[in-house]
Amino acid sequence: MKTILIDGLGLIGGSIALAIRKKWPDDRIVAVDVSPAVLEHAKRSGIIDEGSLQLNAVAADADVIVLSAPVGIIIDHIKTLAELSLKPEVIVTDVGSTKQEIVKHAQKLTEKKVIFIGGHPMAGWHKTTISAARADLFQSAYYFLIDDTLIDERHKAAARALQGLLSELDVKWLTVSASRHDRIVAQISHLPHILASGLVNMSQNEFQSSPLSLKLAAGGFKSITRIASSDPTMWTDILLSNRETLIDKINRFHQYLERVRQALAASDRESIRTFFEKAKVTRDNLNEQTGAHAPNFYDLFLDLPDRIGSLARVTRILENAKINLVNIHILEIREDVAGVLQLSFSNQEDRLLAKRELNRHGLPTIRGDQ
Ligand SMILES: NC(=O)C1=CN([C@@H]2O[C@H](COP(=O)(O)OP(=O)(O)OC[C@H]3O[C@@H](n4cnc5c(N)ncnc54)[C@H](O)[C@@H]3O)[C@@H](O)[C@H]2O)C=CC1
Ligand SMILES: O=C(O)C(=O)Cc1ccc(O)cc1
Repeated sequence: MKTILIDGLGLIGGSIALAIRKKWPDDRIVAVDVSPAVLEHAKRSGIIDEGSLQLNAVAADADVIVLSAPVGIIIDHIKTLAELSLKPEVIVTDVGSTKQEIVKHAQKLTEKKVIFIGGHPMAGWHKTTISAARADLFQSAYYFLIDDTLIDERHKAAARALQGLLSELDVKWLTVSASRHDRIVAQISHLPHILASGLVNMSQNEFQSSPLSLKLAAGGFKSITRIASSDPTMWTDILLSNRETLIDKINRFHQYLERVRQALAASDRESIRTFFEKAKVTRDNLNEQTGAHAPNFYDLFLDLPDRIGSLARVTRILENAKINLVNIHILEIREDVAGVLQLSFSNQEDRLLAKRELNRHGLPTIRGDQ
């Protein structure tokens, strides 16, 4: 029996705890969190065996330590662990959304012969806290392991052990360097969060002065700003931990905006059209370009009539055809009007099969439906 310590029992830590519990029921799961309510709830519902408000009270017993608090706390707790006496073969890992700064601080653990493996499950959700945790949160998603921390055979063996421990997550493992990781996520995750929140903040005045505009906020606005509902503490930590890369990305985004501004000032129809055309081609091709790398892109959209049983009908058709639905999301629901249902599949084959079945049952798929 191993003791697994989850430090930060929120969406990610809680989902990892649930997955370990499911696959390895004999392992002992201990959690550290600042919230006594979270620990009590998790203990009562059997997700963990024991909770503690203090990392240093429970770290010495752990065989595996998963650091899953916000990035700033992960760094503080790496420093704490470096001062403690831990089991000689303990594996310390983290799930933080940035990697260079964390890996730099983890050097202190390596100097003390403590194994540290940097990690980042590249999926999640804008809703945080353990109440949103699920054992299958990361199903078919990518999980980065950080090359810089796989420094020798002992560390590589530890990484394999970690992959075994987390096998229930059903992720695809990817090894990248910390710097490459931070560049990638700056572009595809961190910058989009800044833009979404900027757009919402900019719209706030309009919403206040004209409440009608709030009611009219269209599907496009809602889709692009969904992630502005993410946790502010978590995202403050992420931005500060990926500062330089993000400053560069913001400067580059300025250039894109400036080009559109200039084209508008000159009424340059061709440039504006090219701007949208380029984006459309790239976005439409995301499925094909990314292939299995982006399971979330195997989506279908269909109108969902505002009638009792509409949703059940869709899921029944898919169930009867034995098509595995990864995610379901209602994008717009307005009284008496059709909502838009987003159905996500894990591969193109399932997506096309679902499209055929739904169409056959008189449910036409729409938008983004190449
Ligand atoms: N939310 C997401 O979609 C993803 C988040 N991540 C990373 O995972 C980490 C956790 O994120 P979430 O689970 O989403 O956040 P969360 O807010 O759901 O969970 C964080 C947990 O850490 C606890 N915590 C805060 N300060 C603490 C401290 N000093 N000691 C112990 N526990 C403390 C909080 O009470 C909370 O339960 C972050 O580093 C984030 O960057 C990685 C992938 C996806
Ligand atoms: O809400 C969403 O879609 C996200 O952006 C989830 C997410 C948040 C942080 C990460 O480091 C990885 C994924």
